[in-house]
Amino acid sequence: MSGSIAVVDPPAVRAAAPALAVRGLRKAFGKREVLRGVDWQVPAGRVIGLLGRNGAGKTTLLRCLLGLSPLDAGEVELFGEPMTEPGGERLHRIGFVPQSFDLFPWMKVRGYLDFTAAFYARWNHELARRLLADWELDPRQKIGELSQGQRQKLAIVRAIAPEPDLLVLDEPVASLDPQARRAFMGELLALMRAPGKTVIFSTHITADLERADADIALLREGRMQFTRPLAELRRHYARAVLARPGGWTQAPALPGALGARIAGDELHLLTEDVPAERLHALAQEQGATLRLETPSLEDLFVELA
Ligand SMILES: Nc1ncnc2c1ncn2[C@@H]1O[C@H](COP(=O)(O)OP(=O)(O)OP(=O)(O)O)[C@@H](O)[C@H]1O
Repeated sequence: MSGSIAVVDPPAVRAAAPALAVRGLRKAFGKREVLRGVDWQVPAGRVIGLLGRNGAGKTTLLRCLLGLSPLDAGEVELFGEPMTEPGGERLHRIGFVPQSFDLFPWMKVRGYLDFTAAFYARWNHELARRLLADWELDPRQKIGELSQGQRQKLAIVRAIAPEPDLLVLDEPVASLDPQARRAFMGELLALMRAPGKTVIFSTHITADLERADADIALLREGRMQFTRPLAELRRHYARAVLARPGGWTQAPALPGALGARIAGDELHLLTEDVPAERLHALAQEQGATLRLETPSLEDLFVELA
C-alpha cells in the first residue's frame, strides 16, 4: 500500500507541548504599564514559584494567562493551544486559587463543593473529603462565617479536587498558619507526583519554594527575567564574605558583583558566575580572608527583584 505514513504521534506531541507559552504579553491600567512584553514558557511537569515585589504584576499576569483579564497585546497558549476565551474544555484541566475568595457567603462548605463538582468532568470526592477533615473545615459551616485562612483552605480544596493538569495559585498561603502551609505544600507536591502536572504559584514566602524545590520565575519591570531551577540559581550565585581587620569603606570593583553590604569588618558580595579562583585572588589583593556561602532564596530575591 502506498501513501504517506504519519510520523508524528498526536498524543506524544500534546505531551511535549509546554503547559503554558506566553509571547509579548502587554497589559496597562490607564497610563500604568504593568506587563511590558512578557515572554514565558512553562514546561509541563514543573512546580514554578512566581516571585516579584509588591505591585510587580504577578496577579495581573496570572489573571491574563487564565483569560480572566483582557490582554492589550500578545499571545497565550495553554497546553499547546491558543487561549482565546476563558472556560470551555480547558476549565476541566485548570485549577485556580485567587488571592482572595469571597464568593457564595450564604452557601455551606459541603454544598459549595458539591455544586462546584457538578461542573467538572473529574472530581476526586475522596480527596476533597480528606482535605476537609485534615484541615478541620466543617462541611456544615457557611462560607461567610469562615475565617480568611479557612476560606483560603476551601479555595485550595476546590482547586485541587478536580485534579487539574495546571494549577495556578495566587499567594495561596498568605492567610494560612505554618501547619496549614506545610500541609498544603505537602498536598501540592503529592499532586505533582502524577506525570505532566504543572503548578504555578505566586508567593512571598521563599522558604516554601525552597522546600518544594520549585523552579523560580522572577517578574521585574514588567518582564519575566528568568525561570530557573533553584539548584541552577544556586550554582550561578554565591555570597563571598571578605573580612579584614580595619574593615571596608567601599567595595572593590568586581565584574559579576550584583550587590555589596558592609557589616563590621566584613564585606558581603553577592556574585553571579564569578569563579572561586577570582574571588580568592580578590581576597589576596585586598589582604582579606574569604568565606564562600550559598545565598538563601530570600537573599537572592532581595538583591535581584
Ligand atoms: N484593576 C486594576 N486597576 C488599576 N490598576 C491595577 C488594577 N489591578 C492591578 N493594578 C495595578 O497594577 C500593578 C500590579 O498589580 P498586581 O496586583 O498585579 O501586583 P502583584 O505583583 O500581584 O502585587 P502583590 O505582590 O502586592 O500582590 C499595581 O501597580 C496595581 O496598582
